[in-house]
Amino acid sequence: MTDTTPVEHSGYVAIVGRPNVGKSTLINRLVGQKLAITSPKPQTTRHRLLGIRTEGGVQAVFVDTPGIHPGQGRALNRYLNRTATGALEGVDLALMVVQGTHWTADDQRVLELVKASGRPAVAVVNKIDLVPNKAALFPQLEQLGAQGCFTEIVPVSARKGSNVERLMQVVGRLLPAGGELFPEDQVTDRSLSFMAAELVREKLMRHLHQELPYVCTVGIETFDEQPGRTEISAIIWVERPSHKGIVIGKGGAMLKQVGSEARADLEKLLETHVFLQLVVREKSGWTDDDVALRTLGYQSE
Ligand SMILES: Nc1nc2c(ncn2[C@@H]2O[C@H](COP(=O)(O)OP(=O)(O)OP(=O)(O)O)[C@@H](O)[C@H]2O)c(=O)[nH]1
Repeated sequence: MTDTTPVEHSGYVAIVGRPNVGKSTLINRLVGQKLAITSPKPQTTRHRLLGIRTEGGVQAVFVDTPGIHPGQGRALNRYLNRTATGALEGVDLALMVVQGTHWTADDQRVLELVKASGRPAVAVVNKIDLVPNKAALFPQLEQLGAQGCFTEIVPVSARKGSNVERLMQVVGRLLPAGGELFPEDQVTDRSLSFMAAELVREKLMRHLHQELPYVCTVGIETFDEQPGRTEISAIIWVERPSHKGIVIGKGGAMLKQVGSEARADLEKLLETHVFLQLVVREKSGWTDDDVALRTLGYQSE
């Protein structure tokens, strides 16, 4: 059903937090669609992505960001931190996501960035489904309250969807008066070809082990929309010749698995048949090379 209420409150909402707290799961839940890829491995998110929700007179433009983490070494890590911290600039509201009962040194760093930004902020205590005894959350809630920088503290489960609508009401109340920033039927700023590359990368993140997911990236070579089907060919870039064999797998099994799962998600997203071709190539040192990062789509934001 289309919501025709005119937009009276709107703005940008940065979702920040340390790696793996559930930022991408939360944005997907808030927008009601799978836009951002997720995995149990930290640092799944590499790119800034907008998720737009227009409903009940409110348009919230959520900005998903890579987790803020201490690794400053490689060019890819520097890129991730720049993208994450830059996301707080110019937004109307920050959602700082933390996890249930845990507080780490990385959470502390994010908190300091939120405070320094001077933006209005809400603390989102995620993964409450993992805490059967809700009283165990009290110390975390109290700690967050004592910081003095959060207008509200909202416990949620992004995975189960619990309390996410209440979070949405809080966001709506805190956004400034203003009209539409994007057409009301638009849900993201990213192209379908970007989403296709990300879905392939999500499957690699989920199936590869140890450091391998972090040294793979995906480029789309062709994205051809035909009546009744879309043909996509993608290149999986790896750092070393030895990685190629692992990504391809025994008798091509790994590549087949990644391809068939990505194709299933793409068919849902594009609502058409998808023909997906995956090729693995080596580009040595791409994670530590600023020029290679740019050619693979890691633009400074
Ligand atoms: N139990 C539970 N798990 C969750 C919840 N939200 C997210 N997760 C899981 O936590 C893991 C990380 O979630 P992501 O959404 O990828 O986390 P992220 O903060 O975007 O991670 P980065 O990309 O590392 O910054 C995934 O396995 C999610 O399924 C939740 O509410 N409850």
